[in-house]
Amino acid sequence: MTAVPALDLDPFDDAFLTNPYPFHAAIRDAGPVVRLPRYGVYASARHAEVARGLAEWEIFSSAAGVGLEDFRRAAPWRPPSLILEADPPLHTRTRTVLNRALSAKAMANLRDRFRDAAEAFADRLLARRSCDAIHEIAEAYPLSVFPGAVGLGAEGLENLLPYGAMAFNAFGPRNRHFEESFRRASEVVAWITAQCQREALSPEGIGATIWGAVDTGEISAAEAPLLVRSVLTAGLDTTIIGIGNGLFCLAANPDEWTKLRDNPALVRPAFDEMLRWESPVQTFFRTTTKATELGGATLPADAKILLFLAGANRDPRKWADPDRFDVTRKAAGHAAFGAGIHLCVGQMLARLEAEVIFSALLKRFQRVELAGEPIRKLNNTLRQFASLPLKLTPA
Ligand code: HEM
Ligand SMILES: O=C(O)c1ccc(-n2ccnc2)cc1
Repeated sequence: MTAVPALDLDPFDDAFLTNPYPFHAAIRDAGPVVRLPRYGVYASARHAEVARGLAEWEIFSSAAGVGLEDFRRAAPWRPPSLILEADPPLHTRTRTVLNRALSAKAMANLRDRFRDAAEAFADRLLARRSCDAIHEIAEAYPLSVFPGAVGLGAEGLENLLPYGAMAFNAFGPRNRHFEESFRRASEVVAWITAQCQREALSPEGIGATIWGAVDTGEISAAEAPLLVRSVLTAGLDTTIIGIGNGLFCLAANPDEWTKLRDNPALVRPAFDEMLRWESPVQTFFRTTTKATELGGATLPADAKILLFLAGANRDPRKWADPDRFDVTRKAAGHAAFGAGIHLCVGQMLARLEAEVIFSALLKRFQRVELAGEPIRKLNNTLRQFASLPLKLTPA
């Protein structure tokens, strides 16, 4: 058994969050598993070990939380997720319900509405020669379709992004990012909680499908709002960031934009390469349920291990020329959506939104380029831009 090297790194300080890649490389090079004494946790940034940590739920459990805090030692800031922070058998039951609510069939029913909205949206941009791609595309488009797909009303939607920022910061330590996003917590949480009730949701949509599982006896009336909460927590931030990061990938590599214009069938698989190269969700934790071996290292029971999904996505042991953004790369196997039983259940919705908005923009613009310095918005778990100035050249 090899000794586990200790690295004096803080994966949640601004230097790391601003440019994680050199730190991922240092962690990968130090070994398959390292210790981060600053937080008393283990960590891995190599694809093989991250993939095992994500998939082997009996050993690497989600039930003690998928953030830094261990739910068995410190009360979580909100009732634990019945899916993300659950192991089987509870997870099996709740996952069945969200699989149905977010299924390929459910997405097929949304496709025309999402595509028409994307086409109209891109038409309105045609007159523009520059824009802030985050506020005017990556945020505006998902906000125009997601709340309606879930069944939310029109009031108070401005609470959705702050709530997502809170939840994703809360997977990390109580640092400045955590504290700042919790400044308006009580009113944001109150609004979110109210939207999860059956009477707040339209009779059609993702929320209604979840509540329908109460009528069939699959979940209780107490569990349904928590599953709607899961969808509201993750359903907007993540797609906004996936689209925003994707636009950055393409604007920073204009030849790749041309490749997609020349071959529109590449758009859907190209989204995987965008997520691999600039992963919206950077990390998740697991907790060991027993002493176990990972990458030749021995981990004790009840240890938290930080899995660097974004580090795995640029591991040279898995990817040829990992730092190159290439829309023709076969990026399947990336960890941006996780792996195993917790593999992102919302990925079909994310893929639908990305496909239709990128397709609509690619048809109308022959070139999209950076028109100034992108500004990052730092978060303990998310990698995202606050603003992305773009120059648009119509086709
Ligand atoms: C580009 C967009 C997205 C990315 C990168 C992403 C990433 C992820 C990752 C990495 C996981 C695994 C978590 C773990 O293993 O602990 C996950 C799970 C999950 N995602 Fe997403 N996600 C995205 C979009 C969405 C959307 C749009 C929804 C809902 C509408 C959603 C709902 C969920 C849920 C409920 C889980 C938990 C699944 C389970 O534990 O079985 N995600 N996602
Ligand atoms: O159940 C929850 O609270 C919850 C569920 C899923 C996510 N998530 C992360 C990435 N895709 C989704 C975040 C929070």
